Amino acid sequence: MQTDVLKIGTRGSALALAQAHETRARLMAAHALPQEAFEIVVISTSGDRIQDRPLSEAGGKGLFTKEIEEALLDGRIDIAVHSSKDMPTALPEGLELSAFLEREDVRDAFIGRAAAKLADLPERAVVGSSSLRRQALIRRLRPDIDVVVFRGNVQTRLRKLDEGQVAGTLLANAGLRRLDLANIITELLPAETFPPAPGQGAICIESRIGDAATTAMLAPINHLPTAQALACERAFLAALDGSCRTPIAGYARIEGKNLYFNGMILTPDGREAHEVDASGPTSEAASLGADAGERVRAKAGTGFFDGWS
Ligand SMILES: NCc1[nH]cc(CCC(=O)O)c1CC(=O)O
Repeated sequence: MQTDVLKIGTRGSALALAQAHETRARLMAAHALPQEAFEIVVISTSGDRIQDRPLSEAGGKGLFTKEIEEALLDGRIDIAVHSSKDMPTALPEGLELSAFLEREDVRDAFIGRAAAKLADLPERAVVGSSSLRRQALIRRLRPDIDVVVFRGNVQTRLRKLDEGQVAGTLLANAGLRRLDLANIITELLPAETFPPAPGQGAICIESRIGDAATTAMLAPINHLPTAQALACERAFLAALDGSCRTPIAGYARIEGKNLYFNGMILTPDGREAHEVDASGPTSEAASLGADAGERVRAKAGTGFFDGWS
């Protein structure tokens, strides 16, 4: 058992802090420890500092994790709490994802002003989103809609909505719930027609490989079905060499010992989309995901990724 204070590294955004607090609460409950047994260490990342352009242009997913992973490797922190969705598939040497908390709802939420539902927006309405997957899925469903890059925290986005800069925006239901903001949602988009990003809704915990005391601390808060779903979704992403420039959706549901996966890749304009299904035992989660990735890649053909991946 760990006797020292366990240092929990996190970004400083409201969502990141909520996730770090949730992780601490789970650890306190699992080990009957007081809050003082943990220290939350806030680390600023390049992803937090770059606000002027889409992150896919600035260098992609690793931007939210680099400085935190350096702190983990230096021993300044013992664990790092992340949104799984923001985690690259390849981690730095010496680090691993050692626990996943029970997944929140995976769906995207629409926050509409001109209409409550995405499908009911007027012709050529402007919707804000900086996610390539959401942009492509919106265009697939509503080719007339003008999707504009829309970054910033939830408060900034709501102000832009109130100012009428856009008719609506999309955010993950999970994040809004963690921020106690589910009340602003006007529509929850079904995962069948608006599939979530791999990892959406799941908090993951990264630690040093071989840090036995920390790994033992984390074991009781790991949620096995979430870990299995994530093994599948991350293998799917890895098989597609998923970068921030490729719109990729993927969601694995776990029912007992069985896993059901749906994946989709799209062109950024949403005109071309390829879907793939997989099912099998949870024990084969990673190979089911990797195989689905290979199959959808073959379906799309080699030309699909040219020019924008
Ligand atoms: N890229 C930012 C990010 N990373 C994880 C979430 C939401 C929480 C989650 O998916 O667990 C968000 C915000 C959003 O997409 O609305």
